[in-house]
Amino acid sequence: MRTFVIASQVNIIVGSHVWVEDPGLAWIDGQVTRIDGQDVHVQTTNGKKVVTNISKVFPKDTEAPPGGVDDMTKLSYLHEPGVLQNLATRYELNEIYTYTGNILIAINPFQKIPHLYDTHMMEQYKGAALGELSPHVFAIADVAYRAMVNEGKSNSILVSGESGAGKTETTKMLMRYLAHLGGRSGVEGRTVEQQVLESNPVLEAFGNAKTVRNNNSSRFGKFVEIQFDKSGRISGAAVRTYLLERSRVCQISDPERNYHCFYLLCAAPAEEREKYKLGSPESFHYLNQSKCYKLDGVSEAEEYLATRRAMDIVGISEEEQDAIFRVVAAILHLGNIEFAKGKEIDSSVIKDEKSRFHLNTTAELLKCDPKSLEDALIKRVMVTPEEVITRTLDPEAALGSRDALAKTIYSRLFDWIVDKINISIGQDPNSKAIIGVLDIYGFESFKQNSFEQFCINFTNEKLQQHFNQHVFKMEQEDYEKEQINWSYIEFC
Ligand SMILES: Nc1ncnc2c1ncn2[C@@H]1O[C@H](COP(=O)(O)OP(=O)(O)OP(=O)(O)O)[C@@H](O)[C@H]1O
Repeated sequence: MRTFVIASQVNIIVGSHVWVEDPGLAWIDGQVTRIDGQDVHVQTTNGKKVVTNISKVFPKDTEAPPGGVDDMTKLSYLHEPGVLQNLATRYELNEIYTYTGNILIAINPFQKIPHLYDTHMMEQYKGAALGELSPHVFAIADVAYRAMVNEGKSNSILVSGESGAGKTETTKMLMRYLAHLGGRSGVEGRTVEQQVLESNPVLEAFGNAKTVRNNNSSRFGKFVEIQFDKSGRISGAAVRTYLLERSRVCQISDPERNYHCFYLLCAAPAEEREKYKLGSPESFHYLNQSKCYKLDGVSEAEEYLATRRAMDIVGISEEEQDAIFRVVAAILHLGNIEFAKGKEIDSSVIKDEKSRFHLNTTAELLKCDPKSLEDALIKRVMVTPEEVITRTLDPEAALGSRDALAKTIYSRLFDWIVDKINISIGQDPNSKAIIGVLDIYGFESFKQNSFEQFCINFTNEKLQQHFNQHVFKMEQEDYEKEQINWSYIEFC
């Protein structure tokens, strides 16, 4: 049975323990000292006197357990300060997970808690009913897995939260647990689950970047579909990705970075850097728009080798890896091509010898004709039903087509890598059921937001709607069907 507890109307009187809003701390507790009509006077525990409207004063549960409750539905008052207080209390005790019914709330610990995710822990959660043990991401994966095995039902786990909240880390833990449950022992070669887990470092190298909030922010959405056979063993998997942030390839602002792969390649062993004619990241326009080149505690040179190893594991051949990095290097060189005004009006030429070098290198790496590449950058071809018109571009427009080309090449490279991973992991056309894990980029709002940011935020809002639909609206429909007396909540 599902229960819902709502903040019941409680009389606020002189002496009541309450929560009031605080500009610095969000909420602060205190005691009511006086009530003048709608105005409530509160003496806060941090020594302030606050006068506020009665509608902004919330009762505090003075009998709440000191360590908080592991399921928010056990709270006496389910209002914002009550929920936050409970999460904060638990967080102080390193309890980063809390349930709200069958939803799991995870608070980012920003530190490694290895014992929380070891094999011993996985074994404990195996087959345990939800709520029997402490809240944990493994428990959620276990429920999904049991439902699939017992009822043959496919399930999806939705991981949402704002940027830096810990979605990607949570997704990895979910997958690791599912691999633990459905993995095969004694299978020769690389198993599906190993390949799915190993595809993470590859996807992260090409689809993650440092942002203001997160040193390893996913700049794409991801839906991992793990397929199972009739005995509950993993039989295949597919990774579907959505809307890679393309603008980052050409434009970054301090203290953010471009996609990790560019910096990794600039730290590759000397002979590889020579092969791709690469220098330090500072020498490339697509990287030097921000002064941030390094990440704390990360060795780019080691990460480069780790990415190569991960590529081996997911089945990307040596030759293909070379092709991938040739394209990455080509994009860096492409970004260094500059244009000057040409003789004719609204036309441009390659600016100088340096730009000519980068043009030739780009062409060499992409294995295309340098003259064709040059034409593609400084001219625009328009095809009309009657004729084909070629028009020259001024330097500004040429820069625009250079950047557009870089973005297109990069996003196609990313899609190609994802396809490659999927082919290599292999899908099971006869799979009995799947468990999907959705990890999308989090909500973010800057002073200036691009169209891509709009799409990201729109996706988050749509998911929030989906969540509301399932958690509240459908619940209310049940209440109505069962004719339970219930005050309706309106959603916009
Ligand atoms: N359970 C956890 N244990 C330890 N560290 C964590 C955990 N969850 C998150 N972190 C830390 O927080 C950082 C950000 O988390 P993560 O990349 O998962 O965020 P995200 O919600 O996916 O963000 P974005 O939407 O920007 O991709 C991680 O790099 C890691 O250092």
